[in-house]
Amino acid sequence: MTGNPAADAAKANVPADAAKDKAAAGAAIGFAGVGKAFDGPGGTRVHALADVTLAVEPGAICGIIGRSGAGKSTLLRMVNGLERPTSGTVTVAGRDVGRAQGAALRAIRREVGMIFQHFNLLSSRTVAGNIALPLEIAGEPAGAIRARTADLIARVGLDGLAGRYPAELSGGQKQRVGIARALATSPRVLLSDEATSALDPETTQTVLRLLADINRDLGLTILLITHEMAVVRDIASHMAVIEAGRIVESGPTYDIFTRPRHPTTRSFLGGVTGLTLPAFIAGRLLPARPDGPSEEVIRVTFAGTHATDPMLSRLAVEKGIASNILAGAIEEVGPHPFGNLLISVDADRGPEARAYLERHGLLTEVLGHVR
Ligand SMILES: Nc1ncnc2c1ncn2[C@@H]1O[C@H](COP(=O)(O)OP(=O)(O)OP(=O)(O)O)[C@@H](O)[C@H]1O
Repeated sequence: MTGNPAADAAKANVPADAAKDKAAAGAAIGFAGVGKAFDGPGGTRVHALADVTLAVEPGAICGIIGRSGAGKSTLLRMVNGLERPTSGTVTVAGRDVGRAQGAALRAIRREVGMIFQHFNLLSSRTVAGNIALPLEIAGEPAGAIRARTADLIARVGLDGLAGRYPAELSGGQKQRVGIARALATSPRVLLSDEATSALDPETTQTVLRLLADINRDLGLTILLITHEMAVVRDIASHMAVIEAGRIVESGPTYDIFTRPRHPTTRSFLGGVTGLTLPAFIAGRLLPARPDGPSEEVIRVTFAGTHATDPMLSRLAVEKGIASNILAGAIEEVGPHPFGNLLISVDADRGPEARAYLERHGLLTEVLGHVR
């Protein structure tokens, strides 16, 4: 993430059909109209992906989030040619992975490292031996392998552990070995397949920080798949939400967190941003204003510099409108603070309250009414 919203906005997109090829050109990873169907039981076809178009610009960290079976792994595995598209084109630095064969495919694969949920280390090899493996396969000379391996061990913070075996390492240390191994051939792209899903929250943070450092220091483009919005929030400059094989929403992470459009995105966000209505209100929520006295239930999103402003106090003081806070959270997406509050106000004053808040740069949305 550049910290510059305009630059960030330019980094990932889902363009209209006519712009697909243009968008993929210059991208570190490009998907243009990609579909993937597998043979299912009894001659059926399973459509794992349909018309996926996404451009991941060099240096971006793009998080793909979706539920189990949404197509995340299939999407990721296309980038290193482990799966080939049934339709459309997948490119790495402009080169068509889906149609590459032999030496051309091997050359692309050297530019794409991958890390895994369960690390996939060889138990019979030491830390150094695991990291050296891709270099041995590439036929590098022994001296160069030793030097490169030592550099990588330092880079991922495993000094002093070169001779340990995977069984003697913690989960976080194993993932550091996985990251070092993925970096061995100096790839331009790193694929992360749920790399922190098997780790505790604290270790997850240290591994995410390492990935962010690598992204910044090496300019590596990272495409990660996850089912946890917190991972996307903490590390991804851009994100795409995938459901039933289709990308339903994508863009800069901050924009999507502050203005989620698709119900699936909202439901993923519920767990991390205080977007979910407490059950005692949700059960009473009416879509239309009822007769008699009622309250309007409003979601207020505070973004950027407004995230820490005491706007509800000002609403009370300046407009004399009291609000009840039903739920809320202030969070950070990358370096940017933002908050979500669910409030209710007297329905007669709702439009005025919303207009006031909007005038002061906040986003509002009426979720319903309660008596
Ligand atoms: N080799 C295969 N043969 C047949 N169907 C497959 C194959 N690989 C994936 N699928 C199907 O494609 C769909 C997408 O699977 P995929 O593994 O990409 O989802 P996912 O989002 O990664 O799920 P999870 O989070 O559970 O790993 C699923 O319906 C799955 O059953």
